[in-house]
Amino acid sequence: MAHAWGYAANNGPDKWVSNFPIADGPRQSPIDILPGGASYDSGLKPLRLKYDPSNCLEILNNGHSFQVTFADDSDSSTLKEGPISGVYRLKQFHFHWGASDDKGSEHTVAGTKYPAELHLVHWNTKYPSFGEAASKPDGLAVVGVFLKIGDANPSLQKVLDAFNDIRAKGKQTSFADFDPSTLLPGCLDYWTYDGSLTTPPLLESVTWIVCKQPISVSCQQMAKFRSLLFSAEGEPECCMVDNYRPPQPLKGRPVRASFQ
Ligand SMILES: COc1ccc(C[C@H]2SC(=S)NC2=O)c(OC)c1
Ligand SMILES: [Zn+2]
Repeated sequence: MAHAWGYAANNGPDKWVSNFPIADGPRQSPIDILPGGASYDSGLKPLRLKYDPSNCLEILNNGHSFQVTFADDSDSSTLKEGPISGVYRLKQFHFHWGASDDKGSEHTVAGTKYPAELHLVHWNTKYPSFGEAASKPDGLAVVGVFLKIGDANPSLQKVLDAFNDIRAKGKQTSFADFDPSTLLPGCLDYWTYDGSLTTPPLLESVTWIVCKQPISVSCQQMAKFRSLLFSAEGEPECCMVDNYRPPQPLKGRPVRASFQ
């Protein structure tokens, strides 16, 4: 049985193409964002995000990252406007991070890597479900937020405080009444481009919305991220770090900016 994909030398991003040929596709993510190469589009609307903390269900270590999952059976936690049309529902958020503060984000900005990156995953309600939407070119919209070393982030701390229950792969615990809008930067200027999931199955179904302004995270909080494990209970312990895909070829795609 082929070993599952991961981020190690033997199963990491450079190896994914053998089981997922779309890895070499025309609209892969992440990318290196060149601010000078982005074109300001005055037609881009501000992001309209409305999240209901009561939709927050649980936090899970899925062996690649940890994710906070939301109830998506109504339009109570949604993304509208911005570069998208229609209504997209929040499904989950998760992060990517490095083994040290000099790397960890998936998107980069003129080659600059951030220590971590937040992904808020939304699906287009013109489709019946997340699973259906994930295979459509306009099926998903992911808001990406960079984390930058600075003051401790009190909102992020609420998430990190749940880590003791989800240290190993497959562990999950209830996680209620969390408002993900408290993880957003004050300024919602963004870059947007057409891309993909950044892990297998690498589906080219994502409208990317990457915020220009990072949020803060302290060194101690970054150490907490790195205390999670890729491995399950009973397996040799493998620290969950460097769970990011590096930038992929732009292949002529336009990158638009919502700001001048
Ligand atoms: C439909 O199957 C999947 C598989 C994996 C992820 C998570 C990936 S995609 C992303 S962006 N960042 C990640 O780590 C999905 O998220 C939408 C959806
Ligand atoms: Zn992600």
